[in-house]
Amino acid sequence: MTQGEKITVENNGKMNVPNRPIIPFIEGDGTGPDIWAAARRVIEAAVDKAYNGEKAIDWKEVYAGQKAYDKTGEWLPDETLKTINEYKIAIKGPLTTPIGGGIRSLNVALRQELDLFACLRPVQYFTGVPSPVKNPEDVDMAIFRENTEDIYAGIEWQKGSDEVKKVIDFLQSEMGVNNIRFPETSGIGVKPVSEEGTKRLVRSAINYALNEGRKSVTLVHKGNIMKFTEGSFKAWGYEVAEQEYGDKVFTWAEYDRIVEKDGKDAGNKAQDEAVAAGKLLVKDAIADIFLQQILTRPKEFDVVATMNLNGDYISDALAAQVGGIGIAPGANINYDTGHAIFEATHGTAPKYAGMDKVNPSSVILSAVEMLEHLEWREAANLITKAMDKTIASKVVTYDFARMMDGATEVKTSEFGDELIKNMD
Ligand SMILES: NC(=O)C1=CN([C@@H]2O[C@H](COP(=O)(O)OP(=O)(O)OC[C@H]3O[C@@H](n4cnc5c(N)ncnc54)[C@H](OP(=O)(O)O)[C@@H]3O)[C@@H](O)[C@H]2O)C=CC1
Ligand SMILES: O=C(O)CCC(=O)C(=O)O
Ligand SMILES: [Mg+2]
Repeated sequence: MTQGEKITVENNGKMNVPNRPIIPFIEGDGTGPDIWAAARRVIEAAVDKAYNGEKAIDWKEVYAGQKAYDKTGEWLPDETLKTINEYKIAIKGPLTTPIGGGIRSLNVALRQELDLFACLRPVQYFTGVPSPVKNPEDVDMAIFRENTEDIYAGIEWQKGSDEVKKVIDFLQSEMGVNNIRFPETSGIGVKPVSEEGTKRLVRSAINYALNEGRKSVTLVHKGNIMKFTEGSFKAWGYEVAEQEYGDKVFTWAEYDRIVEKDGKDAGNKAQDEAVAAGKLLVKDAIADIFLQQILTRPKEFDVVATMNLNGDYISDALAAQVGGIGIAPGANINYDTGHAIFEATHGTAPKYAGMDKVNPSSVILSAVEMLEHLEWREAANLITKAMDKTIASKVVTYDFARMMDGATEVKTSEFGDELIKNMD
């Protein structure tokens, strides 16, 4: 077989994928090495089988997290960022972030440094997966989470620090702020949400919805309370929908204008006609009621576009509905440059590290997203079908086994073996 080669992206966005692309990977902390070892074997088997050995991935390990620190004294070496930037597509295991102090999230840093502005987390039900809800098959959503701003920008100052005193003094003396309840003992965080950041995220969500034949995009926000961040997210979301997609979409902003002018019946009629004509419905929901309605009326939601923190909460909540965080894939994508890092939604699950125990499905399904992104659909389909077959045979890891009658519990590595056996 030939030497590995770089994936390239042309100016028009077209991706050129050689038969042996070099793909950097980060093994990850905690359970990362366990799930990555299984995932790597499954991906290699699927690619080999799908293309009779004519295609293969040339893996290139790059370091981040504890392994990077042990080798280089840095948590996220420049070399890692440079390599992913150069090779365009990467896949990673989870990385640990300490709570309340210590280094800031390396996962977030990778997204910000490489400007991977959209975190796409599809949430789908696999038949047979144990779920806490009655009709898990009603959940079929794709979350687009803004990945570079919001409270995750990490602009915050600790209680008692000189910096926080300066910020509080500035807010009180120059900005007329008089409602910091306990100024002497407050930490302060800043939440930047921009028009550019919102519009590129919502644009990606609408493009995805139109390409995939989805019915709606819901903008999820807490704009009643945070008016100029989350409220503006909603306004900019509707703006980009109406200004750039014209009559391909019908928005609730349009609905509101019709209702104001001609009454509710006219608004409902316009929406019904738009939906019947196959237009994409762009609507919105306030985050708290949204979290209730995805449980009570999941069929009403399809593509979801939201800010960083909301997207984090919504990802784990929706994952629970289709069987849990063990089967929740994701991708961090810059749709303008083609750069992407694929990773599971879950974290390092440290209590299970090194036990060959946890479910590798999230990272394996993230790899399915990666293979689809490369347009290696045959290999992606082999994995998805093997996943269906393996779950149907009730051979599963501990997380599913504890909720499933008659299951055979297997280790992480054995679940990988089973997937490979079931590829046909
Ligand atoms: N993108 C990333 O790299 C992410 C990193 N993190 C980081 O991970 C660390 C741990 O975070 P934590 O909040 O405990 O969240 P985790 O997602 O790591 O784990 C929480 C629980 O989820 C379940 N779980 C997680 N992964 C799996 C899996 N592969 N298979 C089956 N069950 C799984 C386990 O549940 P149970 O105990 O019920 O068996 C586990 O105890 C933190 O440092 C956090 O910052 C967190 C999220 C994302
Ligand atoms: O970076 C982290 O440690 C947590 C990130 C996270 O929870 C997520 O991206 O879903
Ligand atoms: Mg999370």
